[in-house]
Amino acid sequence: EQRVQATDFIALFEKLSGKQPGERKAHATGVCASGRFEPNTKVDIFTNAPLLSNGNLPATIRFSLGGGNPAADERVPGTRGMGVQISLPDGTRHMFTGNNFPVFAGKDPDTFFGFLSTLLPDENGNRDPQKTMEFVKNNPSVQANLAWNQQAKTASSYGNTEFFGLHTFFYNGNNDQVMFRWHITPDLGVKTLDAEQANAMSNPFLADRLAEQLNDGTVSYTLSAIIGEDGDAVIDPSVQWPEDRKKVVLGKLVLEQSGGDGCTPVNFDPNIMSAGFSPSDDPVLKMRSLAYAVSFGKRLSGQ
Ligand code: HEM
Repeated sequence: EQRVQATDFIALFEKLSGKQPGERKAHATGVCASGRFEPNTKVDIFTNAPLLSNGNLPATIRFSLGGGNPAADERVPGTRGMGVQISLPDGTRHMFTGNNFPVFAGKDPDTFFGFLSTLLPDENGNRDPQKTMEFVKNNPSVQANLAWNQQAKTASSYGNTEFFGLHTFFYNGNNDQVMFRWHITPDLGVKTLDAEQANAMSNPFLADRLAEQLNDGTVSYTLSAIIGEDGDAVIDPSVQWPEDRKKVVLGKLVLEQSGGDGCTPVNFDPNIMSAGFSPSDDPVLKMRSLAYAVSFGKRLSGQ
């Protein structure tokens, strides 16, 4: 039984991070970039996908930190995100998004909302870690994400961070139905900072570091589809698939420029996809379109 609504999430984010007029209600700190998607033309599944059969395509990309604080501390480990919009010649768009953790904090919106609610301070401004621990004990589907968080190190650069799509999607071609999850890996390799190195950084540093890397050479990512098998979780982003699943390289995302406000009019809604692709019935994925729409409308109207 789903009870939590998209507007409840937005209200909760505004309580956790304070009202931030005109800002994204989550992933508020970030940097925009542009570049191109170079499809892998040798893929033998995803037959006839316009995403892969139109040559290089322009892409708008935004990298971000989790949370609704537009001045988040980039030295602190935690959620890093990537939103990608690829534009096809016929005017359709293809979005995919990822975070740097391999598994989501909750099997459904109610669980994720319940977990975040335990982080709210009381009327005296104090948080109650006991309440959070109790919730985690009673809700096993948040545990894998929390375990990841506890060992997470600070991202050294967006150009050295990998991103997981987390949800399950389908591709229906003429001859094939593929069940998959997005995975984006940095061609410069995954690099993190330990606590000492992170504390020695000035904050913010991620936008500058990305610009530096672009100046020095190529910043690119490999976009893959992890192919699911019978019995793999379809509607539950809190359950990871086994490590040995086949991975198919769909192409490369090459950055060309970073900075600027080209991402302001973009709503990185993960359910917007080009022909042939469709979302699963994952309730978290469904909730995202609704919550992003509310946030998008608010931030564009200065709320
Ligand atoms: C119920 C679960 C979730 C809720 C309620 C939620 C909510 C939001 C909201 C309100 C925004 C701001 C949208 C805007 O103003 O444009 C956002 C941004 C974002 N979210 Fe989520 N989110 C959820 C799950 C996820 C998951 C599972 C992922 C990763 C796969 C994710 C990755 C991102 C990223 C990368 C952005 C930044 C997009 C940008 O740069 O504009 N979110 N989220």
